Amino acid sequence: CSSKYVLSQIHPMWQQPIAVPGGHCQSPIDIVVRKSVFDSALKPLATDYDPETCQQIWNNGYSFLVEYDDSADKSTLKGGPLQDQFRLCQFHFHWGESNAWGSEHTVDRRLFPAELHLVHWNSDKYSLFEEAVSGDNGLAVIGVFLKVGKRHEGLQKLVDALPAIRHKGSVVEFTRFDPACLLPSNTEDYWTYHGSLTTPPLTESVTWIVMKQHIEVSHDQLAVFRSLLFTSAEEEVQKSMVNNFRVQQPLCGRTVRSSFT
Ligand SMILES: NS(O)(O)c1ccc(OCc2cn(-c3ccccc3)nn2)cc1
Ligand SMILES: [Zn+2]
Repeated sequence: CSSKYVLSQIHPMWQQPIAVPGGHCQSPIDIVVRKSVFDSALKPLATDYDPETCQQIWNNGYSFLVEYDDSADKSTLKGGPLQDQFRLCQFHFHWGESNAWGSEHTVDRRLFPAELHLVHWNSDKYSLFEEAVSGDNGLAVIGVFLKVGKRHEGLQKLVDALPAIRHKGSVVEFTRFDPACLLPSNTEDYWTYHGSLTTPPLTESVTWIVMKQHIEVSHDQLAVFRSLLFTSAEEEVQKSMVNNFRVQQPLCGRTVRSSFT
């Protein structure tokens, strides 16, 4: 794209907190560790992902998504704070233009350079993701913080696919990827609270599960995320896909529970 120039300006959607009428359970939030409440009833996460259900990777103009076949209970999440069984439908990331910021959630105001979201919907209550998006107890999203350090071998297959989906709307086949490789080794320690999607429709249908342990990726791997574009190939001005995180939202009296002391 030599003739076009690339900007890393703030994408309109992320500029100001979108007011959601009556939204008192919005996400993301700052997790204040000393105010979280230990709940001994919280179980370890029970993920059972089938890499064969991995289908495609695409740039939706907000992030890049790896999408899974969720037409059957093949890649599931149970346990943790959940009473029902949830199906994995996609995972994506949020990141900054520099390593100094990029995550959506923070821990005692600490920012991470990026955050992974594994999105699941309640297949005991709903028959489609689209129904669960605006339904009670509809979604469960696992958040994993990324830190810059050693190269993440499992992530590299995904990083290698990104140049093919540089522009908004690009889709390529992406198969046999096991998202379990992106989870930290410790899946017992997490915070959980009731919140919302962090992009439109911002519905308050999400049980958030934010892992205490981060994963490490290399500086170069994260730099490839920043080579993606918010814009489609036809647009005159190309904008770097960076800072695709939402501003933090008020807790509004909600309790954040922890599965560890
Ligand atoms: N960042 S996050 O993990 O909080 C997160 C996770 C999932 C999201 O999906 C939005 C969405 C809604 N729909 C939809 C399509 C058809 C009908 C109804 C809804 N499709 N995608 C947004 C943010
Ligand atoms: Zn997200």
